[in-house]
Amino acid sequence: MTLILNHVTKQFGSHTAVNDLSIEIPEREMFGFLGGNGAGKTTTFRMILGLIDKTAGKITWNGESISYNKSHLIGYLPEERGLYPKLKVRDQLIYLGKLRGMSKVDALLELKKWLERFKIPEYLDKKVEELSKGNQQKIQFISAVIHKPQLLILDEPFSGLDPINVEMLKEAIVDLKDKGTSIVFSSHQMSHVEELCRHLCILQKGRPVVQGNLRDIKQSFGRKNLIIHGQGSFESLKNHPGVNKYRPVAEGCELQITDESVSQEIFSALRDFRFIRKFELEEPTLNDIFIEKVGASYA
Ligand SMILES: Nc1ncnc2c1ncn2[C@@H]1O[C@H](COP(=O)(O)OP(=O)(O)OP(=O)(O)O)[C@@H](O)[C@H]1O
Repeated sequence: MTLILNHVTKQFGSHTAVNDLSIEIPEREMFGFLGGNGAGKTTTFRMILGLIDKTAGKITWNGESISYNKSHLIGYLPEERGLYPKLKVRDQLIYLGKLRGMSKVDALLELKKWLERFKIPEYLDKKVEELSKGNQQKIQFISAVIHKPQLLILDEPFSGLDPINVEMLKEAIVDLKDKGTSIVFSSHQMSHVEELCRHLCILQKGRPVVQGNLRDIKQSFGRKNLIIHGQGSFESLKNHPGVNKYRPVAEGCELQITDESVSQEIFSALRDFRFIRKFELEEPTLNDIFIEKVGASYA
């Protein structure tokens, strides 16, 4: 059940929103889709779902094209949330469940389970407009998963949620993945992708600039972060060969260095005359990689 995008392009008039994108999203995986504003993430999701036509390329799920008659296999949480404010949660979700082939009884049972899980069972007979934004978001999420889809596409699922609800939603998503759902999600929060995904793609102006396994991406990035906490000023390290970036912090400094050997030299330079509490070499964060690869286009 692999989702494959093969040389996919989308043009709106003369503007190319997605440009020759090829990705393979493995089965039962959580795949992170990243990119700055306007990079082409939502456009890609809409093409995967068949909501808009591709200009070129091919998209297959389990070897076949995705079409409306497969909507019971797919769940979608759109970026612009689309619930009917005047309808009660119960009526709305039963309606959506039935649209995807569920019986009324099954849809209600499933809805009640999710409301319990999200700790909002009292909202079953409330109108959507009576709910807070975060709780509306949870209802929208339930509408994407109520029919137990095999493929789940989540556009910015964590936006607008407080930290407790972010954790609650993360747990739910991980559970779905463990039960066999393939999940693709976009986020502007690198830490969420770092925590949840093994594979990812970063889009820039419709083109993939980074793609593959997160571990491999971090290793191949080369640069490392060096965290030093201790007494005194570390200002002189700014000009040390191999130091790309220097950032003072309350306890010391954080450096971005070109490779591991630089940390050895810095260690030797520091050990004779300073009290060092922490000296730690870290992999680059996804945030570092994103800023390096995508940031240049903002300059
Ligand atoms: N229906 C449309 N008509 C014309 N241009 C469009 C249309 N939809 C999207 N675009 C353009 O395509 C590009 C990609 O937009 P898209 O919404 O896919 O980006 P995104 O990565 O989801 O951005 P964001 O993170 O801001 O939500 C943008 O330049 C946008 O203006």
